[in-house]
Amino acid sequence: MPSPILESPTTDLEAQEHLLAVEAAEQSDDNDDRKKGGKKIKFEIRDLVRVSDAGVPILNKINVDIPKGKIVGIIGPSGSGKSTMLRALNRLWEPPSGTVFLDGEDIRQLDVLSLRRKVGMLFQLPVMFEGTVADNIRYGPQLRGKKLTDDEVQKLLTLADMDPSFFSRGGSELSVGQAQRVALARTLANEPDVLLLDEPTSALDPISTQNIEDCLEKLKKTRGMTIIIVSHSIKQIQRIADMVCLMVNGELVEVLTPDRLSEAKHPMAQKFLELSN
Ligand SMILES: Nc1ncnc2c1ncn2[C@@H]1O[C@H](COP(=O)(O)OP(=O)(O)OP(=O)(O)O)[C@@H](O)[C@H]1O
Repeated sequence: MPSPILESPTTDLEAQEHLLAVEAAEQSDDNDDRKKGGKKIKFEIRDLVRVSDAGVPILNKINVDIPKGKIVGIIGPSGSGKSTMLRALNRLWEPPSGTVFLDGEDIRQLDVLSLRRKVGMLFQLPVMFEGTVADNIRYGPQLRGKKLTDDEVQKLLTLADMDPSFFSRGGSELSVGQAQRVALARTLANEPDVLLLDEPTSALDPISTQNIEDCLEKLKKTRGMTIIIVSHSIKQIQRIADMVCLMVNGELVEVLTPDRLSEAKHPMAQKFLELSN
């Protein structure tokens, strides 16, 4: 019988439960960091390809280095492959061997549970598990036999920009914006090195959006976290990203800094940027 952990989750709820089913793993060793031009590289993506079961190309030879401790935005028209690329990075689908390296190691060689603890993920719509906010935050560590203290839970809430008084509130009583921050605290409870975010603020009002953006910047600055965010909002990417990957039709057509987005050369990319502004 195949291991349940390697089956592809089909819904965001399954995926979120999947990602939280983690084991204790070694913290990454700074000495293992890849360096290029003096910059530390977290992920190396090499000729990453995905073809659908019907033979339609979804990703076409993606090549990019994701720097450590930076916020990287992925933007592009609908259906261009942004989520597919993101989901390869913690094996929500299995990229071919030799195409995705984390700290220099092929992620196909890593234990999938350890990988998903190191590379946490937040989805567009948060799903709260049964119980209180504290139960939700304790969920991941508890699976590895670790019970977070009340103090640790409250610190995680604060880190996610939530008032610690939410501790005992029912998960189902939260607004979407509050639930998204609890989902973030729940992901952070696993002490990831990398955060993957798939349109995490598209269902949120501007204030909740700002709370999440502030929190991401804080995680980058205080913890050196590597953050990769798919967003439809070019303005959001310009506010928070250090580097922007622009995708069109399954191809990574430009890698730019946010202030140079207008220099994109691909005609479809130019049209997308023009219409999005
Ligand atoms: N498992 C799959 N099987 C077949 N086709 C798929 C699969 N996953 C994605 N696709 C197709 O691959 C293309 C890219 O999808 P993806 O969700 O990565 O795009 P996206 O850029 O994130 O889009 P959006 O901005 O609308 O979320 C789409 O045409 C989609 O229908």
